[in-house]
Amino acid sequence: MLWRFDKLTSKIDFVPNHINQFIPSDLESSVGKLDLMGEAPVFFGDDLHASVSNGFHLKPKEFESAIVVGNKTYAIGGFDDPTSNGVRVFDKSTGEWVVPIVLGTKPNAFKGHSMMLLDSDRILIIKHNSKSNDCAWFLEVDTRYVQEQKKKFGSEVVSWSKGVIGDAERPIVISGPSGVGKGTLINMLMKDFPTMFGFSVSHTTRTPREKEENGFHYHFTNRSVMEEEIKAGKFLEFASVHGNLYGTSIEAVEVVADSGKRCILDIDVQGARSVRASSLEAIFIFICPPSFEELEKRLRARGTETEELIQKRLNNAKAELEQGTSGGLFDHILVNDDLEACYERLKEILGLDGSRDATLKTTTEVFALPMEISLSKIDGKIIINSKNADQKIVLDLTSMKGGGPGRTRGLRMYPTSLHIDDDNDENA
Ligand SMILES: Nc1nc2c(ncn2[C@@H]2O[C@H](COP(=O)(O)OP(=O)(O)O)[C@@H](O)[C@H]2O)c(=O)[nH]1
Ligand SMILES: Nc1ncnc2c1ncn2[C@@H]1O[C@H](COP(=O)(O)OP(=O)(O)O)[C@@H](O)[C@H]1O
Repeated sequence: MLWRFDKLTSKIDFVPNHINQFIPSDLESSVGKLDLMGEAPVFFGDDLHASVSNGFHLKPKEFESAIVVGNKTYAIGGFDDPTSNGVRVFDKSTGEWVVPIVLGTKPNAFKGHSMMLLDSDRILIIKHNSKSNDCAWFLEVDTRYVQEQKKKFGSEVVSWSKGVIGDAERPIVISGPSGVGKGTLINMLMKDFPTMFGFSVSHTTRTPREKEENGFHYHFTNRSVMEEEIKAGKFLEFASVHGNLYGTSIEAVEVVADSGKRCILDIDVQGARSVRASSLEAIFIFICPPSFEELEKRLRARGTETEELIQKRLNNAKAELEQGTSGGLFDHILVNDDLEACYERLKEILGLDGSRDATLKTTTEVFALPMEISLSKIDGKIIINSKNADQKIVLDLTSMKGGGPGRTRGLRMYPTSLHIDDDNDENA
């Protein structure tokens, strides 16, 4: 089974075995095994590379390997090749290879990996010779999120998600009408708990206010650029609010997750609805004013908008209040009457009211994975076996949360000295 890449169409042609006289026998047999078994065995990066290194046909990317999921074969690798987006898909029903839209941030280049299919909708990739905090990646190929994106884009889509070891806290979505005090409450949290929270810096097409800083309060951009980026799948959610485009880029959320902080998103109700439908398992909080008159008073007192813009915001506030307080979209509804009281209630919801140590963070010791590994699955746990040493590491996915695009949290990983009987392996 070899491929030919058509640079004009970006398609990869499947070259049937019978017209290829250079097919190495070991690849043929592994393909045969895939078809027969109808399930995904574990492949090592080198397998595919060594087998298909044939200059005449599509040259496999370095450290590329393949796995079968239903009717499709996913070739993964070549991350250090600038012409590759790291994934190509062969669809058995059309007989064609295609380069999919790849959402999320792909892993940095690595030399070799092992893969395993999980729940027939995502591929677990373990990087060889890596550290425990950057070894587990998921390529979602048919999760609910990916299915939705396939419909949206009308083409093949896959989505990366980095596995995060430990109990990162759920992100927080805060919504509410303009002038209700969202920014004020978020600033209080960030000031009181600087190591705990990180703000998701949104993109917007509105003009900056006097004291607003690009890259800190917002990424200020223009509509055509932002629309292009939306088309390219760079946004977790976006919405048209008060006549401007606002959106949360996948990167904005990932930057916070990577800094080990809990992400706060200040987004409108439409955005909250989109995030609710995504795999970002957030806590949704809606802030209400004590009255409409008070909202108007605060907006005017803030002095950042013209009269016309204040009117627009007040008009939109009615619909936002209606949507925010009905329909079960939000987990908590807070009335911001007395600021201090509202802040106390917010801290209580977030477990920061002294009922537990707010500075306590789950620390996960980082350790090195073996150079050469293989994967197996026992009792729902993934076992990472060293090829050269009698060393096993357990990857427990039973409490994993979230997913593409972004981060899959809640993974547990620990070395084990337990004897594991290989005969019981579900995957060899
Ligand atoms: N959907 C969505 N809404 C956003 C985003 N960033 C900000 N917003 C919302 O856009 C609205 C207007 O924000 P802004 O212009 O900063 O005005 P302010 O809320 O009155 O300070 C607010 O409801 C924000 O919550 C985003 O990334 N996505
Ligand atoms: N509980 C409150 N009581 C009185 N004024 C408030 C209260 N909360 C916020 N404000 C003020 O209302 C204005 C709007 O608050 P802001 O945080 O900018 O709202 P938002 O981010 O929701 O648009 C600001 O001038 C802020 O100081």
